[in-house]
Amino acid sequence: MEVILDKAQNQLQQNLPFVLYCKPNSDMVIGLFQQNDELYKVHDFTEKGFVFASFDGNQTYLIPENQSEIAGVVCDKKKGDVFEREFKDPSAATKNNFERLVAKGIQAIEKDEFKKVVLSRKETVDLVDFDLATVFEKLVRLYPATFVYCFFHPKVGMWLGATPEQLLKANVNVFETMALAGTQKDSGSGEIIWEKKEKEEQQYVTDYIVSVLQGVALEVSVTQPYSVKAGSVWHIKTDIWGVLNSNSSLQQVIHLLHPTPAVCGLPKEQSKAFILENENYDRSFYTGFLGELNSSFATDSVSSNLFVNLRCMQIVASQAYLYMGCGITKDSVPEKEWSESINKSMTMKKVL
Ligand SMILES: C=C(O[C@H]1C=CC=C(C(=O)O)[C@@H]1O)C(=O)O
Repeated sequence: MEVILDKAQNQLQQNLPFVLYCKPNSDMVIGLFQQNDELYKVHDFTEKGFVFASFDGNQTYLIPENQSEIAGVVCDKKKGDVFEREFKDPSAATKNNFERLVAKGIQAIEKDEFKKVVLSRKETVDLVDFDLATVFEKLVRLYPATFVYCFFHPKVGMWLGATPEQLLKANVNVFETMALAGTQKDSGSGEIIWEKKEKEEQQYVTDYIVSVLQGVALEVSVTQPYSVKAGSVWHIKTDIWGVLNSNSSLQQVIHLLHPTPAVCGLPKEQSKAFILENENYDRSFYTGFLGELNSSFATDSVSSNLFVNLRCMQIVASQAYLYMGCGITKDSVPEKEWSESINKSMTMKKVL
């Protein structure tokens, strides 16, 4: 992996865009190293390369395949010791603000403004000797079942993450996606039992995804929900796959899916409006999406493999901004949602 990490460091020193990533359960780290510092935009999702899109849909950038040097190396995902730093707890004011936001979300649900909303926060952490190569390697080793990435563009900044959530995998007209929601901390033992609240918040996601895909697909298949581990938390997951109509475009399908109720809410427009009005910060690329767009570099055929940007952080000077959100329903308890956000923040804190 050293060769590709050196290439990334080099690119960074020259202030040139790049992305490094490793797909879930793969041992291949792929890098796209753009040969100029232009900020390319995605216009209609027929472009080829690596896409990086914001939550609000206003920024959809591309590292184009035909402007980049592309490299892939096999990496060793073997676990070694990972030194963990201690972090001080967020302040009481931060906790109060988040709990107040959650309480406001619950009230809006009780008033029937929407059924579910995903509310999030941003936490700033001071960095100590941040080294991109070390952090990326830790991400790959600690979270082998997630999509691990580091994206850099001089006009966008640097983002890293290890997301468990796929937005869409599409190869010609065959697609795969998932409904992922509901969280509990890994206790290290015993059977994973889910409460009604978590089952319901995940079911909303499944129902939404299936219903929008039925409008553009010949067939849609769904598994039963099951538990999956992502870092030190568990989620409920349903696999969804099928065949798209021959006249449906990738742009149309992405537009229907993003943002799903796993990161926004239900109904989409009402919950999104609540988020934009009440969260009081800009999610930027958190809960956006990223990944291979019509790429042909990782497989023999042209395909897209997109993920939702969760469990991620933005590096700005000597600080990291960590982002985490929680699905709120009528049965949410603000203090529990706060703890859930703390648990989710550990995914990134463990590698810093
Ligand atoms: C919005 C996030 O997670 C989503 C994905 C899985 C479980 C979630 C939850 O339990 O709330 C969220 O829907 C996040 O990690 O910031």
